[in-house]
Amino acid sequence: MTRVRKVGIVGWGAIGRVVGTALAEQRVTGAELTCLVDNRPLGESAPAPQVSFDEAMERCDLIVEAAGQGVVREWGERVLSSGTDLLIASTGALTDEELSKQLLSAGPGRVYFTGGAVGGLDLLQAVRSLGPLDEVRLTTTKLPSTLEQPWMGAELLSRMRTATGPVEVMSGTARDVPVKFPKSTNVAASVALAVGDLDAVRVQVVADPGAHHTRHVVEASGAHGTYRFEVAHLPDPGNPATSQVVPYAVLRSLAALAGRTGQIL
Ligand SMILES: NC(=O)C1=CN([C@@H]2O[C@H](COP(=O)(O)OP(=O)(O)OC[C@H]3O[C@@H](n4cnc5c(N)ncnc54)[C@H](O)[C@@H]3O)[C@@H](O)[C@H]2O)C=CC1
Ligand SMILES: O=C([O-])CC(=O)C(=O)O
Repeated sequence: MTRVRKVGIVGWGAIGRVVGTALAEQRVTGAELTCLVDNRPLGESAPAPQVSFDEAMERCDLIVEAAGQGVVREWGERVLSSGTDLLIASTGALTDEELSKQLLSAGPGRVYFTGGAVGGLDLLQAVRSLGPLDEVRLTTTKLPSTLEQPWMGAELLSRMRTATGPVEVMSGTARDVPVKFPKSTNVAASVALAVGDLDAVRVQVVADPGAHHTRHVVEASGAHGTYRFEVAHLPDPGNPATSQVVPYAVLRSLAALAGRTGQIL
């Protein structure tokens, strides 16, 4: 019989709550919710004890990061060194190549990334075996309020706030963009993880007051073919920076790690 994975969740927010509730209701075969970590008090209604990060590493064999890039930076290597596996939602942290190298070589715990809000990563990763892609482009379109950042100047903020149609707020590579929008462009880093090159992925971030759905369009081409994946997600009602589907992508990743059979990986 396979062992039951003891899962801890860091971040009891839009993603963590849905994931934690599903685990607590035993909707993921082979995985159980053991504890929660958050820097805010979670209160009585939380379905598992709130513990410190150190305690979570002792109690769990798999930690789900659903809190932010800073948590990956601060805790990632310690989690893996303690022998606990780590499933990362905030893939943008991996744009720091030093951190990325540390996590990929740390252990004995293993590091995993959820596909999150974007699709087609499996195929892009497979295509990579045929040779490098010539061009990879990601266009992310979101509601302006979800893209506002402390570093933005008055002129850009005003353009975003008064826009009546799409406004480009940044274009760059998957190395530059997730650092500038840490809570809302992890998808750029996820695409780069799939194609294996941060600088090869050109990213355009667009604010659109009409974006009732968050849209991610991935276009890639190379000697072996052309690829286009487009998704349009309803935002989470409590945190519109995050698409509603993301916790379900995390649950799918968890189910694979817990050993479910009979599905496409
Ligand atoms: N890969 C992907 O496609 C996506 C990744 N994300 C990532 O997931 C993260 C979480 O997303 P949501 O659940 O929507 O955010 P959220 O803001 O709804 O919840 C985050 C939770 O983490 C807690 N938290 C923050 N910093 C912490 C710390 N240092 N220690 C302990 N707890 C901490 C907060 O108190 C909050 O409860 C985002 O910041 C983003 O980096 C989000 C959406 C898509
Ligand atoms: O949820 C989404 O659509 C994308 C997102 O926030 C991210 O990439 O960080």
